[in-house]
Amino acid sequence: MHSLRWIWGNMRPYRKRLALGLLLVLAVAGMNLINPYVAGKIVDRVIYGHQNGLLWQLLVIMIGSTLIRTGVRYGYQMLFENLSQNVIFSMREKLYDHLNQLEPGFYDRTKTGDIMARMTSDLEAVRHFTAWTIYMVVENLSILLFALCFMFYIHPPLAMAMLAVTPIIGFFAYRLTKDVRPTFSAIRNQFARLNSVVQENISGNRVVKAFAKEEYEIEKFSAENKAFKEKNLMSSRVWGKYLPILDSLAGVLTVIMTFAGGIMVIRGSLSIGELVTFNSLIWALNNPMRLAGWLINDIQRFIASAEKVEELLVTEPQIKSIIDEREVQTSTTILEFDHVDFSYEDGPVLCDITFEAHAGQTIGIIGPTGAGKSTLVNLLGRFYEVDDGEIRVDGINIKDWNIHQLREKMAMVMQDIFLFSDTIEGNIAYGNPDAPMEAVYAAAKQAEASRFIESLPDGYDTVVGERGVGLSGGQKQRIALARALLRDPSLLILDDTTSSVDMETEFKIQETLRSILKDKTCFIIAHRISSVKDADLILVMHEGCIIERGKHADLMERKGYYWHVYNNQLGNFERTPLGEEVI
Ligand SMILES: Nc1ncnc2c1ncn2[C@@H]1O[C@H](COP(=O)(O)OP(=O)(O)OP(=O)(O)O)[C@@H](O)[C@H]1O
Repeated sequence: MHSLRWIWGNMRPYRKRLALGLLLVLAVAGMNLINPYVAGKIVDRVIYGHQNGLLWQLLVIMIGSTLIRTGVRYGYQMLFENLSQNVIFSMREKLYDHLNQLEPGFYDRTKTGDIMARMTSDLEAVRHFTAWTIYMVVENLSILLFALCFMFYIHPPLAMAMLAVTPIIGFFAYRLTKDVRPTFSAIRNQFARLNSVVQENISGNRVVKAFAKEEYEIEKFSAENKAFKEKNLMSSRVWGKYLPILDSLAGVLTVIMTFAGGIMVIRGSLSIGELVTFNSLIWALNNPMRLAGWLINDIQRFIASAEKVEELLVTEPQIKSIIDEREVQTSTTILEFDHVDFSYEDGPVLCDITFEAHAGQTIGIIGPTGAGKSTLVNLLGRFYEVDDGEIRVDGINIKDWNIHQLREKMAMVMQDIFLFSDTIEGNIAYGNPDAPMEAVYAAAKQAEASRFIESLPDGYDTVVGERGVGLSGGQKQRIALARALLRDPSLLILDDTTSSVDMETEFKIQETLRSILKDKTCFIIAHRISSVKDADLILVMHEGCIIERGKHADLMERKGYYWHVYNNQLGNFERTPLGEEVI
């Protein structure tokens, strides 16, 4: 019922069309009675009553009603098809919009395959329900009811006899509904798992090949595929048990009618013409009964999918933005971390992080892997919410910023570079699509990317594959850096951005950054001391805490962790005070 209410709500803008469609369905259901009625009249009036002149009129009525019925039926089928496409179109838009509102934490928890299943097969099941199941249910129920009423009107005792099997049909239809629902949920969930395996295999195909794990992946897919087949078979075993019962019970109606109707004709309480009318109406009773099983399957499949689509739509974004935009006074940014604690679902990651970054400053963050460096900068973009403490941008808690406005102030080059399957120009201009070509060239130059881009046969028009396939790690990093620089942000965050770039190119990039970031705030996360040593403030992180802070010279003087790492990177390998050999 809940799913029906939900789809009803989604059809609100199209209710007039729906009402018209249902009206036409009812009209056609009613018109289905004309031919059986006319057939009875032909037998009684023309054959037995010898009113031969009536034959042509009755035949014209039969042909006319058949033509009109077929035309109207085609009309409402098109109407429901159109309605379903509109409903699904806006639902898909809503879903996609909603997916864009959800925070990274949601994507950490949810498998891509599951999201894709909701966006494709679940939506298709909902579409099928609105395009076909709704009118088929109404059509068959109304044909059944109209036929029954007509039968009662013609001959109540025979009509009563025809109803004898309906309680049994009702019982089996109820059992089918109850038993088949969990099987459709299981199929749907297994399909999502199958989707995830395929998606991971495609995304990670290089790893699969590099480790020669094709056999393992095939077996993994095979296991999920087998489970999918079994769940489908389990479902078909359930409905396969009930459909023949419903079909046979529908067949029993013919036997009842022939037997009881025959006796009534012999006794003279029923005319042959009325028996012919009953006989012509029999399909109006047994067809809906035969279809009941299939329609119940469709409805259960719809419910299983609708629950998943709705679940996604009602998933509340954990990170909410205030609506009001503030007047941004400056193009520079001042940043404060004030006793910030943060944990992922698995446990605490950052503890008591406090520091300030002023406009024009560069903050270097260094520390062993897993120390919490990326997490710290992710908090800046409010991808996750802090547990305790405050992060302030220009003196205002980031929770009190309009999130889009906050993010517009910054540009981030993430550690895990993502490029879209688009041209290099499209990728660089992603954050600033209206930028003139000259600005794109300038950003590429600043990121030391222009030379290699120009050497490609199609230059800036080169289409890069999904995630940047076809480019080296360092080339991808430089395109991502150009994309960030084109935004001309007041806060630039570079998370391990030059790790795959050779030292000479990195040096040139640093030179350029120094000149263009004069009044901007910049965060550089790196493992190489060379990337951070000129920073105004270097934060050394370990296990979620800042263990050392200061400029390069201060940290060298302290002879702590930073000093050890510096020496290690010069080739004087020693154990650091924390036990790691090299960062
Ligand atoms: N999305 C996430 N969900 C749960 N835990 C996470 C998530 N991202 C990171 N972590 C955990 O948080 C800790 C800090 O990770 P983070 O990526 O911030 O470290 P890092 O210092 O940037 O490491 P690296 O130098 O290797 O990039 C790690 O223990 C990691 O396993």
